[in-house]
Amino acid sequence: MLELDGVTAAYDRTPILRGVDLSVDEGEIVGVMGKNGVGKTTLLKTVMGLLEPTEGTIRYAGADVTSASADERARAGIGYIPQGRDVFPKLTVEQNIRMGEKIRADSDETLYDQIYGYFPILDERANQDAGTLSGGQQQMLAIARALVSNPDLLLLDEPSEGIQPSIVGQISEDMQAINEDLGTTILFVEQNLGVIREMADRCYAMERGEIVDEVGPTTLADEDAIAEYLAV
Ligand SMILES: Nc1ncnc2c1ncn2[C@@H]1O[C@H](COP(=O)(O)OP(=O)(O)OP(=O)(O)O)[C@@H](O)[C@H]1O
Repeated sequence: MLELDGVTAAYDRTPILRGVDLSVDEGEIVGVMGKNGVGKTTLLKTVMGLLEPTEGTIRYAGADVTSASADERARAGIGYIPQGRDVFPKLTVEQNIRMGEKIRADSDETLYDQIYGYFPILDERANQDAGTLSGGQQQMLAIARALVSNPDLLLLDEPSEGIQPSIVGQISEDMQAINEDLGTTILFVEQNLGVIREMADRCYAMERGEIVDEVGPTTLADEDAIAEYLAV
């Protein structure tokens, strides 16, 4: 479904991604783990089309999208949940969610029912300003806003950041249920060991803008092995 081949990207002239090869199959949940500043956010921005690669190609759903705009990629079914969530604090929960439906025409009310099924708190607080929600609830809101555009591939940037541990586990479970029920393919980046192990079917390890390893289920089950990748 998604394939990056030798992708290099830079801010001004500072190279950040260095020849990234990565692929995600339809229906998978794939993680990219790495410490602060290795380029995880830059990777997702490049996949979304917010940063154009200086080298390499990005293929999505059988087409070369390397030069496609972020809008075009969104319409083609890529959803993006940025780090820090970016909800509109002065808009209500419902207004925030409705923002997402403008992207693709095929969202319908059944989808809303499903989304509120995952996150009933958002239904309860539909008329409350988003800025009054907790960090975990804002993360749920950002996920819900992305889901109403009915994405085929969801890009998720550090879902655990700034969220209390009890909610982190719940969000991991919700993402797995969404993947299973709605068939949404997920590519996420994280440095939280628990989230990586719980959510990912498969994982890439990133260091200084490069993919240095690919980790399958057996290694994912080994907490010490995964911790090594994230050790300071
Ligand atoms: N807009 C920007 N302009 C210039 N440099 C940037 C910009 N955004 C990020 N960088 C730099 O690019 C590098 C990679 O940053 P990136 O945010 O992709 O890493 P990350 O792995 O997501 O880290 P974190 O976990 O802290 O979000 C860092 O050195 C960062 O300082």
